[in-house]
Amino acid sequence: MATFPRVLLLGLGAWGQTLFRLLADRGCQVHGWQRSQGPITKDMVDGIDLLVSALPIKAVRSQAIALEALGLAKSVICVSATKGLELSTAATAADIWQSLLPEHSLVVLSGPNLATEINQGLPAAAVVGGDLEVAASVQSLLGSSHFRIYTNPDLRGVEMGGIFKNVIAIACGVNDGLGLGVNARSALITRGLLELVRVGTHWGGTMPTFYGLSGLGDLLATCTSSLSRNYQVGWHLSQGKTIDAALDSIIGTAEGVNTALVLVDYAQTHQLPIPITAAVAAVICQTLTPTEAIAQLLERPFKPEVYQNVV
Ligand SMILES: NC(=O)c1ccc[n+]([C@@H]2O[C@H](COP(=O)([O-])OP(=O)(O)OC[C@H]3O[C@@H](n4cnc5c(N)ncnc54)[C@H](O)[C@@H]3O)[C@@H](O)[C@H]2O)c1
Ligand SMILES: O=P(O)(O)OC[C@H](O)CO
Repeated sequence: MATFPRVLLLGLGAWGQTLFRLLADRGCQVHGWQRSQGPITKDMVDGIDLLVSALPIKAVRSQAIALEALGLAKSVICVSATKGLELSTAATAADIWQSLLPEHSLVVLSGPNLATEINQGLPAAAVVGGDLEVAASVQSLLGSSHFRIYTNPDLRGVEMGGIFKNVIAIACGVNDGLGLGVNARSALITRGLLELVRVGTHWGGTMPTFYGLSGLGDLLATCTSSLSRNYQVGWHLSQGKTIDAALDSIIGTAEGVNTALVLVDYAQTHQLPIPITAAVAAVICQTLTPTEAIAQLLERPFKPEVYQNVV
């Protein structure tokens, strides 16, 4: 890669602006794009080394189609920082990029990375998932003494960790909004991790990845911080708001809402038990109140804590 790589960064929301600063601080020539500027143009993509997407999942397909039409050079490495599932197709952002730009190297960036803290200059760690050589080049480009980056060849697992934790963060926001305490929240995080392992391994990820930064790491950050928009949505739901009112009450994207609905469908199709995720989806769809959802979780039959047979 060039000494001062040229980067096109898509999406200038909370995470896009943060990544813009991190990349610029590392000496990259960063050009940011957001939809208010109109369509992405050929001169924006000509000569770039890296494409970084910090788009919400609902925006990924349309911009990937636009880039495909612009004939993005095959040497351009794509980095996806999106943490969501597409409602209509259940695709991840990596699925979409790989289907539309199949000849490009793609890695995913994930981990416990609340943008607000990183903007305050606080230290954080993240993981780049994908081909190890490509991941290492992104690691050396983006990593610094306050943003420590690891690599992991398990792209599917790294991406799924960041996607799934948003749903459990909604559950923890509900828990805390109802005043149910730290014990109950800890149980939700721990049993939520098990749901992630179940679905994530079925999805093609490998178990150790889910105990890493993008799984357990991001669960801990998002499920315990009121900075998380997903946690905030859960908190508003606990106060009796509808999902539309809860989303209106927060600033920014909460990917966990659509993700919960997609995961429940996926789990039903493949007969994977994910009771916490199902409870979150039921509250979102207003088939259960938050209090009823918690009661339903607690009233299930007792069972062993079978970690050796989670799948
Ligand atoms: N905020 C964080 O701390 C953080 C950290 C890591 C990952 N992420 C992930 O990054 C993604 C973006 O999150 P964010 O926090 O920046 O969200 P955000 O809501 O702050 O910003 C989203 C941006 O996308 C734009 N957008 C919305 N719909 C669009 C469309 N159809 N076409 C083009 N642009 C569109 C919005 O105008 C906005 O600028 C999400 O998947 C999120 O899970 C966020
Ligand atoms: O604000 P949230 O809930 O989207 O979480 C942001 C990041 O994903 C935390 O790592």
